[in-house]
Amino acid sequence: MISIENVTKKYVNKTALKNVNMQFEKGKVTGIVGENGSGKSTTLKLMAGLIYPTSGKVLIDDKQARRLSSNKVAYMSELESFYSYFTVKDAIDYFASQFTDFERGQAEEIVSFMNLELNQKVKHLSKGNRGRLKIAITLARRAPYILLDEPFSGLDPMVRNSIVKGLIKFIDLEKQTLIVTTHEILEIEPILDDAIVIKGGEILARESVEDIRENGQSVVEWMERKYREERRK
Ligand SMILES: Nc1ncnc2c1ncn2[C@@H]1O[C@H](COP(=O)(O)OP(=O)(O)OP(=O)(O)O)[C@@H](O)[C@H]1O
Repeated sequence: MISIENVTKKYVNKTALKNVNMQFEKGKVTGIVGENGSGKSTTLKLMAGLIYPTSGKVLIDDKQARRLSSNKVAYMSELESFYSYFTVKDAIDYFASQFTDFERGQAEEIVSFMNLELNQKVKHLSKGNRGRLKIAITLARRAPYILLDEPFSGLDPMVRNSIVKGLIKFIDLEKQTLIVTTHEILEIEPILDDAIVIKGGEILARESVEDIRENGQSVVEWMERKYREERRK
């Protein structure tokens, strides 16, 4: 389980998270949604151990999240991170050399599923295909926790669709937990168990998607309602 306990995160002149508590149970798919600047990426970076809380704790299976010690977390940032002179195969080789839980066979299978070719140069790939490659590389790790920051950012609906299918096909929810931040809620909704909505560094609500649907709402409508309720306060 990942446990965020009373976490406040301050950057130099900005408080990005304010005394936040969240738990992520094994085997679930959770979406973190909210407007720009609400604290979604900060939450994932804390879990990946890339940044540390100003106060409070982030625990991964009861141990403090740390960048170098955490082989439990596969994190995909929203930034472009491939060396442009790599081929797809070079990218796979590079990540295989960095992570002991990286499965080359799985990487090649996902790459082929995403219609990429091993000898293609990364700099010649379209933005959509670079997005697919980033996902393929992340999903090729057998880490228990997979964190995806904006996996659909700037990608067209067909690419988003193939990414969602890839998530379903290549994540083993018997052993893995998926946490995704996104503005493309419609696309991710079919695979979510839980949704968390945040605003201004605070959690407005967390609910199971089944309950949201039982109330006759989509996750987007639920999020918008939570924002409206907050504004009325
Ligand atoms: N390195 C940083 N230094 C200073 N402020 C930062 C830094 N990173 C994030 N922030 C600020 O912290 C707040 C939360 O940022 P964060 O990136 O977590 O939001 P987000 O919900 O992921 O936004 P978006 O949807 O736009 O990606 C924002 O106000 C942002 O400007």
